[in-house]
Amino acid sequence: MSALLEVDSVSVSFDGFKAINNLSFNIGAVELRAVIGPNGAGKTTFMDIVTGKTKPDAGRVLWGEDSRSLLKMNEAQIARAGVGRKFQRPTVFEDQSVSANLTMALKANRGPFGVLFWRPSATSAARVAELAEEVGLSEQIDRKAGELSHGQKQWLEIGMLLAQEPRLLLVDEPAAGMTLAEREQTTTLLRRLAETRAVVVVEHDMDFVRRLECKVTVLHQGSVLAEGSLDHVTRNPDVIEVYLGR
Ligand SMILES: Nc1ncnc2c1ncn2[C@@H]1O[C@H](COP(=O)(O)OP(=O)(O)OP(=O)(O)O)[C@@H](O)[C@H]1O
Repeated sequence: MSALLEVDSVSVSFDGFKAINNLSFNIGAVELRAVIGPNGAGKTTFMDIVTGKTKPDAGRVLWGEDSRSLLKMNEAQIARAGVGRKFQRPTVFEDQSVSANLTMALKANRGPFGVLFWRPSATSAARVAELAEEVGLSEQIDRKAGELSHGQKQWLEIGMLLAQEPRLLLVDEPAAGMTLAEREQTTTLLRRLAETRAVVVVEHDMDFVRRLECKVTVLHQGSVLAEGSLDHVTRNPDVIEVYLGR
């Protein structure tokens, strides 16, 4: 498996506290990965480092076939290189329709000059319809985003990220606040998206992680504590101790 993202010996401290401690792991180009770990394990900081929000004190973060350093790029350059991040709370334009939200996301993909001369076209309308279909919102395409359920808003935001054609999608706690039916649809969606790209899901909900049926990386104190199938890592005595306490 060739790595799309290689995190190598990365450390970062905040006021002397090592939030990420010699962290190393790889994500393949076509892969679904769950990252789990107790509160404060470093999951958010890991995503902040990959997206350029936080610069580590040591280590390397390499990207793509030519192993470019993400640490030399700013947040916008990293996003353009193909890293999309879905935050926990949806940030869609509530007063705009699903199709207008997706159209704006397509437009944002053009860069400053592209945006200046951009006009909606038949091609962009077709792409908007395709994106809505991809995230299961075809029937909601003319509804205002503010009228959607929490789960549907999350899917819309995923659709907006897909407009940017990311090669790696980082998804932070997608199951939070969703109904059971929405969670099931979300696992199906994430599994499908990971058939053609890398998707990394940070999640606390173990039932949700189980349904993803993917490799799991357990973080603890800023390092990888265990890695493998969910059954494999949950049998690991170190993982049991960290989760169930001493
Ligand atoms: N900007 C910061 N300044 C100081 N400390 C920070 C900062 N960001 C994170 N930390 C600390 O680093 C550690 C790792 O935090 P992080 O948010 O990455 O953990 P997490 O695994 O995402 O936790 P949670 O599951 O609670 O979201 C925590 O102890 C946190 O308090």
